[in-house]
Amino acid sequence: MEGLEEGGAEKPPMLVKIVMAGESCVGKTSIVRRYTEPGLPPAGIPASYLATIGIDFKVKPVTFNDTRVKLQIWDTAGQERFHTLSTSYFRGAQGFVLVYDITNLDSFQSITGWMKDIHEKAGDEVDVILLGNKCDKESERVVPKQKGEKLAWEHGIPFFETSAKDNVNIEDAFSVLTKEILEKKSCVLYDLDVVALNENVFESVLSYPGV
Ligand SMILES: Nc1nc2c(ncn2[C@@H]2O[C@H](COP(=O)(O)OP(=O)(O)OP(=O)(O)O)[C@@H](O)[C@H]2O)c(=O)[nH]1
Repeated sequence: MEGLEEGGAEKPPMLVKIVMAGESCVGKTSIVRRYTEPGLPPAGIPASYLATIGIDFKVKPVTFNDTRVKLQIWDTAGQERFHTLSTSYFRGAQGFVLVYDITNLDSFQSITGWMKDIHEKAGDEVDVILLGNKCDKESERVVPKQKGEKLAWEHGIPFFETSAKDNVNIEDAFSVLTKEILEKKSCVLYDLDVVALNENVFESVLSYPGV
């Protein structure tokens, strides 16, 4: 039966680490909340802005072609003063959701720098998607959709315009990213809840002569 290992034990879910990246106030936290809190009303994304301090993560269980996957989504702080801390979480990630705000030109112009950070810290093999968020604010748009598409094309990555507020393209964006990661599968781990640290082994390593 699909999902069962030989002997009848159910396979543990795959564990996938995804990191949100992009300038402050582009909507990273709101996108994560929209995706991981089903049924969140439009008012669930507060109009007032509360900056992420440090780092946070949410877990979202999904199933793709009968494969159970646990998405661990790390929400980083976009403020410059947290840059070193935020980028230190890039290591070991399999996927990145790179976000700009279609009403903020600076946030779009910073995308190339974020791409550099991602590849420096996480390698060239990671999957990235580019999101132009706040597409509900059409009257305040300063970044044309074609510019986002062109930038994504230059980097060879998928692109969506999204609205965390109106729940536009959020589910699709994460689906595309997860699918791309699972297709590679090379560095996806199984989520084994128990990490057995045998104290005796640990002690004998510590007391090994010369160590
Ligand atoms: N209109 C609109 N507002 C949004 C949308 N997404 C987020 N916002 C608003 O933008 C502001 C910033 O959103 P956050 O999700 O906190 O942004 P962030 O990128 O996590 O910011 P940092 O934590 O500083 O990195 C908040 O006031 C949100 O309500 C959207 O899709 N549409």
